[in-house]
Amino acid sequence: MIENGEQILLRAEGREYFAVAGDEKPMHTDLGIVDLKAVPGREWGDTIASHKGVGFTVVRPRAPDLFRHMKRTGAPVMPKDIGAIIAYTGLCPTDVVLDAGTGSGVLAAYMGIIARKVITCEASEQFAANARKNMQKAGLHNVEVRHADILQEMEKLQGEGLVFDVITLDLQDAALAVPGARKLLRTGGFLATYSPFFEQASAVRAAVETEGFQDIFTITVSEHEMEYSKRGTRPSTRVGHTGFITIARKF
Ligand SMILES: C[S@@+](CC[C@H](N)C(=O)[O-])C[C@H]1O[C@@H](n2cnc3c(N)ncnc32)[C@H](O)[C@@H]1O
Repeated sequence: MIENGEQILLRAEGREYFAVAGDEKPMHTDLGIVDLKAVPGREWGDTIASHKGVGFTVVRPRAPDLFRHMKRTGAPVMPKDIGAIIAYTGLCPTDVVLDAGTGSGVLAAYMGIIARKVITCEASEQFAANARKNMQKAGLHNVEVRHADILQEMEKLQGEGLVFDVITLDLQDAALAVPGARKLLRTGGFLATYSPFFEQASAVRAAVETEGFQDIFTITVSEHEMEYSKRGTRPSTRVGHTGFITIARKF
């Protein structure tokens, strides 16, 4: 049953809208006005009619919905790379995660859906505020967005005696944060970095080796969507490079 205050995704005629069940304000769409107060108490998958009689299917938002609907402030980590980070770090529901930079918070949100707690740091106040709104929209109360430079924040976190199971870094100077990551990781914990360029990935490689991390590997993940057309079927010819992921483990 859908509870009052839960995040919902409404879909009708190829369009979709994020909303909150029980919101006093009705949702205005070009397919009609939807009374959100009528949603609590209904079942997931039920259809609710707008005042024009268009039926909206109500579903629980999932991570790919967040990827499409979160307000972007920059390039997010793509789902194929997020998948690799989750798989190779073994992210799980007991984990406490440190992430930087937050950007729009896409990676942080995917991890927040799985992990117990995510602290994510963003140097730009404006981007941090946007990411906070995105987490609110996603209903992710376990993702704490801090407006902070990760290098300074890492020192503070050490002072607070915090330890993390997984640390993810997606920022230009990720290599500089590697020594701090080593101090904050639990033994057996994983560091995952995402670098769009060879040079950044090489700097990270050198840093994780210097810091004594083990089980180090760097990958790029290729994804080729099939294109179906009258002429034939083939992998998409769009160039697919996103970034290099380096995984390293603390022992
Ligand atoms: C590519 S974006 C991150 C995208 C994010 N991982 C996502 O999936 O939405 C990189 C972000 O790192 C932030 N950043 C750069 N240096 C930083 C630092 N020292 N501490 C915290 N954030 C930093 C930038 O402001 C930028 O928003």
